[in-house]
Amino acid sequence: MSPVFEIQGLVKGFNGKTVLDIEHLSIGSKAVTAIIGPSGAGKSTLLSILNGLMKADVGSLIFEGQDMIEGVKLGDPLRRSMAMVFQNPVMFQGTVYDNIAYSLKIRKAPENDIKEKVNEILELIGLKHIALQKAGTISGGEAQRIALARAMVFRPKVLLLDEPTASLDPANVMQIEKLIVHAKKEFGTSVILVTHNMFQARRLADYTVFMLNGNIVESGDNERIFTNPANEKTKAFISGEMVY
Ligand SMILES: Nc1ncnc2c1ncn2[C@@H]1O[C@H](COP(=O)(O)OP(=O)(O)OP(=O)(O)O)[C@@H](O)[C@H]1O
Repeated sequence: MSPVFEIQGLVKGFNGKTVLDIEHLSIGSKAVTAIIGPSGAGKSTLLSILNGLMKADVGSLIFEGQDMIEGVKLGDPLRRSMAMVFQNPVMFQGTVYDNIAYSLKIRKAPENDIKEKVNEILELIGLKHIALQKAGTISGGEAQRIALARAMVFRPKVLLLDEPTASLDPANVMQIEKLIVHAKKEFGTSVILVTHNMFQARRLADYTVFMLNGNIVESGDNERIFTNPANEKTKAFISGEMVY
């Protein structure tokens, strides 16, 4: 696997308490990587560091040959090539169409390109019929799909998803999963998915990373992690037997 991210000796603490301590981690390019682990394991903190939203205390994080820990600013093209979707996405003002078009507008895409790509993705998420509805009036499931569409429409190199289907009904979950597969297959996006849903991780991921107490316990090929984990703790966690 050729890595999209390469992490070495990465440590992050809050108020003197270490919450992330990763010796080494490679994340596969143009693949879906699931990050699993109990609450508080450090999964969201890791996503925020990958995205450059948060800075690690020490360590290196190589993305596209550049160290992201040192000196990658907000408007940097490297950060602009990534997108992140949170559990409860915020809709911007304007219509559903405006919300999705926003990502392309700030990247100065030509108007006809914006139209074509937004309409294509609206079709894909099954929300073409509400394109002109005010984004503030839509349901939670629709908002989550729109947030993912907004993140995907500019064909990011990296898509970071923090529990994108938590609290959604099965039909919406299916739609979101379809989009994730589309991003990987059609856009060649590297997707990093934090999920508490083991079935989802198993269905979608090519690679899985199991985190516990800020450490990587085990990572590797999805099939192997789920059928033949090397570590007892991984086994206990994925089978629901871990007490923590
Ligand atoms: N801004 C912050 N200030 C202080 N502590 C924080 C901060 N952000 C995270 N933490 C702590 O870091 C640890 C890891 O949190 P994180 O949100 O990364 O875990 P997680 O694995 O994503 O959990 P969950 O599955 O519940 O979302 C937790 O103990 C949390 O309380």
